[in-house]
Amino acid sequence: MGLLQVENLSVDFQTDNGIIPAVDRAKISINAGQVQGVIGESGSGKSVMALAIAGLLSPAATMRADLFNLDGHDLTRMSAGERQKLISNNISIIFQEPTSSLNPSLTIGYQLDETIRFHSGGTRKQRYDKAQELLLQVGIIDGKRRYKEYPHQLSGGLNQRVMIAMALACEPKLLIADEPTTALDVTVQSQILDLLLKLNEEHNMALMLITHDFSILSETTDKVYVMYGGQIVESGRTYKLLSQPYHPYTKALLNSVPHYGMHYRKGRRLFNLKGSTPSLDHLPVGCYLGPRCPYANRKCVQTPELRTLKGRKVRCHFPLIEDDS
Ligand SMILES: Nc1ncnc2c1ncn2[C@@H]1O[C@H](COP(=O)(O)OP(=O)(O)OP(=O)(O)O)[C@@H](O)[C@H]1O
Repeated sequence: MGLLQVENLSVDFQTDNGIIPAVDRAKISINAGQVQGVIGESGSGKSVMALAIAGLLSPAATMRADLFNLDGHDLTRMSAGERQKLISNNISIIFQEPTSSLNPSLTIGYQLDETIRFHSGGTRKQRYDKAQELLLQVGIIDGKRRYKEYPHQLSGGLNQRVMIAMALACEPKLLIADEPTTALDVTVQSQILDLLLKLNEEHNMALMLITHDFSILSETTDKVYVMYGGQIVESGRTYKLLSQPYHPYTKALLNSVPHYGMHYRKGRRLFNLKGSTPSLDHLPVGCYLGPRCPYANRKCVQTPELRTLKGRKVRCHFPLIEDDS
């Protein structure tokens, strides 16, 4: 069932250097309980898109969307207050650095209690019980002790579990995890990913995972969006997209990943796209990848639209589709 449908979502920032189009006409659709991933280089607009969906953009941003449906409600027809209420009751977001999201001068319990009070209210005892239940759900077995502690007394992994507990307080239908494991050790990374997938299964909670890591996407997601220069340049089923990318940028990203284990080959040179990511205030004419793309030709100075090809969405004049005939 369609939980979130967003079409032509654009976010601009007004800066001293002019308007920065951080997200350009993004199209997202997530079903209940689905796990999706977003990948792309730094500055490609992943976090801004996530913040726009979660209703957390800074006042410097201007957002537009032709369609923004959440759980059967059309958000484009709501007042800002109604929209914010619906979003905060249905969508939660967690970030890369749990310690910078938590207030270092307040106990874990106080911060958890504030979140529970905001979403469901209740007496002090009810809120305390709910906090303990949430801590247990995220695998913190000594919740009574942790409740009284401060963020600096917990490891990075435990703080991320606390952030997930807070995110669960509203019983979200969608949890957006913006690089939730980047700041953690590899063993802790896999524990946090396992926890997110367990919660996804147990609560039928959809998950949008933003990451730089293809191995995380391949092991956890059903569908992937690839972003470049504020645009979604390719999206589709994870397995198919990773095994046969249609967009030259997706192919370049995949080829730049080091291989280990069975695929390891000594002396293999990693693929690099020539040039660097364009600055969003000086985007190239036409296809944004054009100046760096090994397949580009004259047509690429025209703006490519997002097209549907064999069940995939691709923004490219010359997608890498092998001829089946
Ligand atoms: N508050 C802001 N004011 C002006 N521009 C902004 C602001 N926030 C983001 N941007 C612009 O939006 C671009 C996209 O930022 P975003 O954080 O979404 O990138 P990202 O793909 O999530 O990168 P990373 O992987 O490093 O987190 C930035 O490069 C910047 O140009």
